[in-house]
Amino acid sequence: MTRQTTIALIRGDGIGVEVTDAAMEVVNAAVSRAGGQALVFSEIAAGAGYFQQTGLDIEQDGEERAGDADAIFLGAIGLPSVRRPDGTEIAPHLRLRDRYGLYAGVRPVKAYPNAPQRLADPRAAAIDLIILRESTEGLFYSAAVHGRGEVIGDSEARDILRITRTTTEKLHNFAFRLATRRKDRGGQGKVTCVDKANVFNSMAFFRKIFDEIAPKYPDIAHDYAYVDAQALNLIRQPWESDVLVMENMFGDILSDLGGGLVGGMGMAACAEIGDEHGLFQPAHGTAPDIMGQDKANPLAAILSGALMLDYLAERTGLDAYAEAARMVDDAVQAGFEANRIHPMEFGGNMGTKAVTREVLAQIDSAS
Ligand SMILES: NC(=O)c1ccc[n+]([C@@H]2O[C@H](COP(=O)([O-])OP(=O)(O)OC[C@H]3O[C@@H](n4cnc5c(N)ncnc54)[C@H](O)[C@@H]3O)[C@@H](O)[C@H]2O)c1
Ligand SMILES: CC(C)[C@H](C(=O)O)[C@@H](O)C(=O)O
Ligand SMILES: [Mg+2]
Repeated sequence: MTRQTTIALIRGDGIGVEVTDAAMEVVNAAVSRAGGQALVFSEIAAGAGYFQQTGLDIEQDGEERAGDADAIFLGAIGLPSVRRPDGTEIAPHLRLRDRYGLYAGVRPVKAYPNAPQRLADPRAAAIDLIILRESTEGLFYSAAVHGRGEVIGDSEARDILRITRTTTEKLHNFAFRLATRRKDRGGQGKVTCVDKANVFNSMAFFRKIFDEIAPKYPDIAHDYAYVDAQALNLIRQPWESDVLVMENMFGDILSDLGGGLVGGMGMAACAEIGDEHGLFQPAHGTAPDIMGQDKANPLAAILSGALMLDYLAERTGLDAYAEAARMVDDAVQAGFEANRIHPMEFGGNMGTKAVTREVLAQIDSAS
């Protein structure tokens, strides 16, 4: 009998629960249509609500079970329930990134037809770029959950920005391989190193390693931008960008800017890939302002589900998962092209369930 494909499912808090349910409904439908082996879900309780009930931010053995699965899918974790005694929020997914070496945070920013363009320039319709966010070190190395920062009395606090050669080499290689795959499908074939090498030793080191890796990929163009100038360029000419590779904190900030450019956080998908593990989640949070009202845009979670299916295809060698990934991506594209997707996030009248129904209908009508 073929081995089962297991997904560790962490629905989390707030709209995390709502969009995870939506995404898994779409993923299951696509896998079934593609004739693929049904995914087996192993639910793991985690989050601020769970912490409030139990004093744990993830269930006992939850991290181990997540690591045993073929992929992890996470909704969102955080407020509105509680803060930890040190004043920081619950973030067990930071430990998962750290523990499973999920260094490559892939955050696509893509404009869809009939979705709001935040920029007046018609070229904004061609926005199709990736924020590649290193996700285990940088300034997040000393995230409070890892206990690596320092608070000195009540007079000073310090965090560490750590860049290692091992992770950075892997990250830059990942960036150039990603740009190569995108070029094969009509992409620009360019990687931009986004840093602050004019000021920080750590960032000059990040760029030095980029310069060592780039010549291995002569078919891919490369250039550089300081992060402040890149923020400007994301507003001024985002259609010029292809793969933007950067340190953790910069990627956290610019990926929200990217989500905003193409409609809002409900469009911001994310894959976090390591050598042996992959975690998939929308880049948005628990959105306490709209939770529990069927108002969340589920597309970021649904598109993260497509990224997960692609990863599963590679991991298991089962073509049906690749086909299912294509179906989900095509359904979102077709739904927008037909002007049938109007999330409340964009001022439309479609809540989480209605958007999900439309994506399911597009999958149905395509197959
Ligand atoms: N991956 C995660 O688990 C994750 C990511 C980001 C933030 N968080 C946590 O989420 C909580 C809230 O954080 P925040 O308010 O800064 O960010 P947020 O992403 O939850 O919300 C920011 C804004 O975007 C809107 N928004 C977000 N997702 C949306 C969606 N799918 N559809 C429609 N609108 C959407 C919200 O309504 C809000 O106005 C915090 O506890 C934070 O730590 C968790
Ligand atoms: C919730 C938070 C810890 C997380 C991060 O900063 O990495 C989130 O903002 C994200 O972008 O995935
Ligand atoms: Mg973020």
